Amino acid sequence: MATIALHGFGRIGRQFLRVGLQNNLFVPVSISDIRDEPTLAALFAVDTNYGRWHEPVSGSEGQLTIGERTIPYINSSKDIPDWAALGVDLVVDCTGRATTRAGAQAHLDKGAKYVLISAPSKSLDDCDAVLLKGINLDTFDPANHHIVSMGSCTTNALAAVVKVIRENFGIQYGLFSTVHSYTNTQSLTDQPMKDRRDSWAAAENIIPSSSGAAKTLQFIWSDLKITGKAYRVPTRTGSIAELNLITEKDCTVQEVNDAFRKAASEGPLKGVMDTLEDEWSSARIVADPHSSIIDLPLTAKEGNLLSVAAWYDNEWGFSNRLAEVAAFIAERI
Ligand SMILES: NC(=O)c1ccc[n+]([C@@H]2O[C@H](COP(=O)([O-])OP(=O)(O)OC[C@H]3O[C@@H](n4cnc5c(N)ncnc54)[C@H](O)[C@@H]3O)[C@@H](O)[C@H]2O)c1
Repeated sequence: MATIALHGFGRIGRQFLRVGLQNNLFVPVSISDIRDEPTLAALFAVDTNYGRWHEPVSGSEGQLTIGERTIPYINSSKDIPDWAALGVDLVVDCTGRATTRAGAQAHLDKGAKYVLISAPSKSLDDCDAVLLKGINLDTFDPANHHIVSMGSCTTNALAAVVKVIRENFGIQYGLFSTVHSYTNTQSLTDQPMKDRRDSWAAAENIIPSSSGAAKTLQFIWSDLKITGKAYRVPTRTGSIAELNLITEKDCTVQEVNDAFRKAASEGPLKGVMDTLEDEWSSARIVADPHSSIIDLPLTAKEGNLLSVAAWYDNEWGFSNRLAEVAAFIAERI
């Protein structure tokens, strides 16, 4: 298996590592961030959303120790690590800084062979491929796909829904809204921010926000006519996307829910999609590894308009897919 380096040890980077270690997918050859080792070790050891790691964790100069594993740590506040010297094949960038081609190319210039980005690239020109597990990961081409984007948590949640509805009933067009937990791009208390709506306290407001998910879905299905937005809400993780669609074929709520049940239990979406038969709140899906958890009782139909809703743990579900996709790429390069 090729070597993997983890660059950016924040919310997604730390959950990516938890999934990678606990599922025996990989041990990264290095971790890099701009903070100090003891603080990063402490944040990995005790996580507000996912609890305590089951092994001792410590950080000292140039290394993080997790159980029996000692992983080199590189402070990259001044420069990107020398991936060639470290023997790194695949860099998993969880900093949010590789969403432009220049940002991702910087890793290749330092000797990495491949980059996997934990976010949507700004445009199709900013990456070589957008690959999602259960959707199009099998189109990975090692000769041409050196910069791969995995889209966002919302992209992964919606893509599974779109695939099922497209394949079973066809989609003319649609709109989505996702109700999404706050993240580190927002403010703790009111302060001016680049995106004006992000200026208000995240834990006290419902904050409308743009979502790049529709654009990223169109990278995969160029004829897809869907647009949407996000409402950031005061929960620490856990989100739900509602997708309202005009389908090509007529369908009933029962037929739609049966299609979701089938997709979740067999075929490429098994392990990616799940279905809920009963009525729950977001607490049900925190720490759930699926990317798209269909709330079947919320499926509704009015005339030609179909409404479906998919839960996702925006941190944990996404980090599970990211770790699986990293392992998949590392096995093939
Ligand atoms: N949080 C979510 O729900 C979520 C879900 C899916 C995708 N994402 C995407 O993943 C990316 C990371 O999001 P996050 O929530 O983990 O953010 P975060 O702020 O928690 O983590 C980012 C990390 O990158 C580090 N960093 C910044 N500059 C760096 C540099 N030059 N070198 C190395 N490390 C550096 C920061 O210190 C921090 O630890 C973003 O692009 C985000 O859009 C986030």
